[in-house]
Amino acid sequence: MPKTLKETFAAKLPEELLKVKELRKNHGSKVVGEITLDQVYGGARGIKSLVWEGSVLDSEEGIRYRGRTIPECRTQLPKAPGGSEPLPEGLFWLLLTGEIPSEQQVRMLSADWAARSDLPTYVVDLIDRCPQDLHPMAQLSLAVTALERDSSFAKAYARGMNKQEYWEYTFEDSMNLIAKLPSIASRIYHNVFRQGKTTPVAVEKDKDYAFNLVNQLGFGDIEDFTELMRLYVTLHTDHEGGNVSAHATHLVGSALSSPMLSLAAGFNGLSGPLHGLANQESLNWLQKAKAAVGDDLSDQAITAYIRSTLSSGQVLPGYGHSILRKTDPRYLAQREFALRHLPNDPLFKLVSQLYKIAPAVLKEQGKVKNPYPNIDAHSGVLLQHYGLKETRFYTVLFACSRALGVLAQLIIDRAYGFPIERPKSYSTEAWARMVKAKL
Ligand SMILES: CC(=O)SCCNC(=O)CCNC(=O)[C@H](O)C(C)(C)COP(=O)(O)OP(=O)(O)OC[C@H]1O[C@@H](n2cnc3c(N)ncnc32)[C@H](O)[C@@H]1OP(=O)(O)O
Ligand SMILES: O=C([O-])CC(=O)C(=O)O
Repeated sequence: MPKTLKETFAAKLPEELLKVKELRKNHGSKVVGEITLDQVYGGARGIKSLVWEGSVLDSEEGIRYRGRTIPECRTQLPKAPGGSEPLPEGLFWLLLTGEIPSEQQVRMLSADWAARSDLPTYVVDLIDRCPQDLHPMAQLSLAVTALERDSSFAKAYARGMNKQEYWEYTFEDSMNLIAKLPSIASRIYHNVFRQGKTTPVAVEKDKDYAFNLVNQLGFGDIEDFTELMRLYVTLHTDHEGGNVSAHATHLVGSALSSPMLSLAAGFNGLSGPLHGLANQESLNWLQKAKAAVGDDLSDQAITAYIRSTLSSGQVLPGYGHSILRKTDPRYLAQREFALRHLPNDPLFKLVSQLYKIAPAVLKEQGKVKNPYPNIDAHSGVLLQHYGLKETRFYTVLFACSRALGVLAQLIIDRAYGFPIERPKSYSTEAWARMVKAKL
């Protein structure tokens, strides 16, 4: 029998802990950066202050997961039988351990998640009682928060566990959370968009995470949609540690709040329109643009429509980024999928035209640091193509993926014994004194 994920992580842990210990012992007092007052007032942009093992973002090249680019991951990670896109299970394994799992290990992980997928009745009841006009992300956050009741971490802490055990309970809670997300998400979907007239089918215990997500939503008969979801979930998992959902999960976890409460915090951050909700906003924007320009996708018509958005003081959703300064490789991976599977889709043609036109129009403003598209400018058109039309649901799918990245790091946080996070703040008056300014 090959090693399970938990065994693999546990086996590597002593060596990883030693690396950190040695690094800090020999170099702990070295200066790694300085900060300006503008950075303090500017959303901490560029301030190096976090440890995140799973992925590192380069502003020109984009994300690397444990040193591997997206094209490398697409080739190297195990696939479903007959599939061509990577299984998110493999990426979770890579993020947590730094190793590419074997096919057998990935199948074991799929089976483990499927086995943990049942929802407790109180969570089903809670979701069913939500008003249909409560945003699906708020419903998801409620359901994840409610799972706190079953947190093995919180129970063990209350009993008085040893610090050395933190990571094991965090691992168990994280695995349970990930496993339950497709059932939670699809229950919300059926309630809100099918008025509760349908319910999700049962999880197929011998199938993978993305298959079950698509199947429970009600689209299991569209094979290409399942392939898309394997890619989609893989691409949305992790984007180093400073983005809002990752940082929020990490911050709340640092107080030893359970993985349930920490993930809910991350999801609440993901729900903002400048972060994960941008996938919903982007598709809504495309539809408004289509209604405005009709069949006229000329450069002039699209330019005018973008200008009208910008001049009304709104952002162009799906464009720009706090760190990236090039087109997001996650956008490019989705574009490549679209070119292969839906090259003639009319909305994809609009997305492509926008890709050609928008950067120059954004540059006209003279303030946008990155005028190129990010992941959220492309995901919606793919979902629309396969019939998942309800844009208010899109960020829930993002969340079903982002959980994998932020929980992998949460397990590492507890395994490394990271302390409570508590940076220092000052008032404007105090900052002014520090830089010898008169107010
Ligand atoms: C998964 C993700 O979270 S990816 C990001 C998803 N979010 C979006 O796509 C929303 C649209 N984009 C944006 O709002 C921004 O580009 C962000 C939030 C992603 C990054 O924000 P920042 O790091 O502050 O960007 P930047 O330094 O380029 O901002 C400078 C100015 O350009 C503006 N700007 C940046 N992007 C855009 C855009 N797409 N449309 C219009 N204006 C923009 C900012 O609002 C800011 O204006 P201000 O000085 O008047 O406040
Ligand atoms: O990195 C960021 O700030 C936002 C982003 O693209 C993500 O979280 O996926």
